[in-house]
Amino acid sequence: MTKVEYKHTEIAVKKKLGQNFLTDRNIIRKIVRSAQLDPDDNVVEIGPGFGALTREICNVCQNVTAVEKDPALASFIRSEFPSVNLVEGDILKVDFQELAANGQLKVMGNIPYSITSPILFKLLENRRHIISETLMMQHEVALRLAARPGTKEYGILAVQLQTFCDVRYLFKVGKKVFRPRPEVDSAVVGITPRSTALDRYEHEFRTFVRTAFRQRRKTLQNNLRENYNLSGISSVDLQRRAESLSVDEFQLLFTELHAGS
Ligand SMILES: C[S@@+](CC[C@H](N)C(=O)[O-])C[C@H]1O[C@@H](n2cnc3c(N)ncnc32)[C@H](O)[C@@H]1O
Repeated sequence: MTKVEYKHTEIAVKKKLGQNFLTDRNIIRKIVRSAQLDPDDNVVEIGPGFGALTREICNVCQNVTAVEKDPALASFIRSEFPSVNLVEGDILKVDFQELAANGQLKVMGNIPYSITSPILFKLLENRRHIISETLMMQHEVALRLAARPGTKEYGILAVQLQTFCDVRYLFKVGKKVFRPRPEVDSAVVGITPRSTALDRYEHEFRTFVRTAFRQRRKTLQNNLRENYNLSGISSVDLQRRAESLSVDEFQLLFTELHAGS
């Protein structure tokens, strides 16, 4: 069992909570700088751990909420950062509307890698409460999020996220700056929600994208025909594969299918 000790608190590292703690002050500062925080911002940090990012965030902002699931770390944050509003619990169960009662949020975090997708979709569903997200995640997932059409990384995650948000791959972070060291590299991603004509159809659109990619090597026609009426579709050539369509083309095709249904 790996133990990590910091400022008279020792914890047994819980792998299933994705506990890899940042140790490099320059990287920590770079992450917080990239969130472009202003003193009046309402910041929510996911998984503060021993407060590596929290400390730098608190140097800029006063309104900071941190959500930590590990009781030992929650108690550490409570005593080390009394000004932080500490929510002890699961980020996936947090009520973002409540957190945003005093204004929209800037969300930050070196997030637990095993629940990256659930966190991204929770944030997507709550995007009306969010100004921006600055998240560190597994490098490979960051590439998939920001991927462009025709690349091997481009798929469901890229189309679903990029339709409702601007997604920017910011920089890579190597394994060496964590304790304990993770098995994979990481990267920081900037996500800015924006409003689109599809906002009301988010759920249907996400289902449509999953269906279009159901079998990657098959044409759109083959993947979609069971669930959608494809007669008369003209916005996109249905002999193409989903992986070749831009995010805009996905939106056009969805809108045409939706109008005809
Ligand atoms: C990768 S560590 C980052 C810790 C710290 N922010 C750092 O950069 O050193 C992830 C943190 O998220 C916490 N965590 C894991 N699952 C969580 C969940 N569902 N809700 C809230 N926090 C969680 C872990 O206990 C851990 O503190």
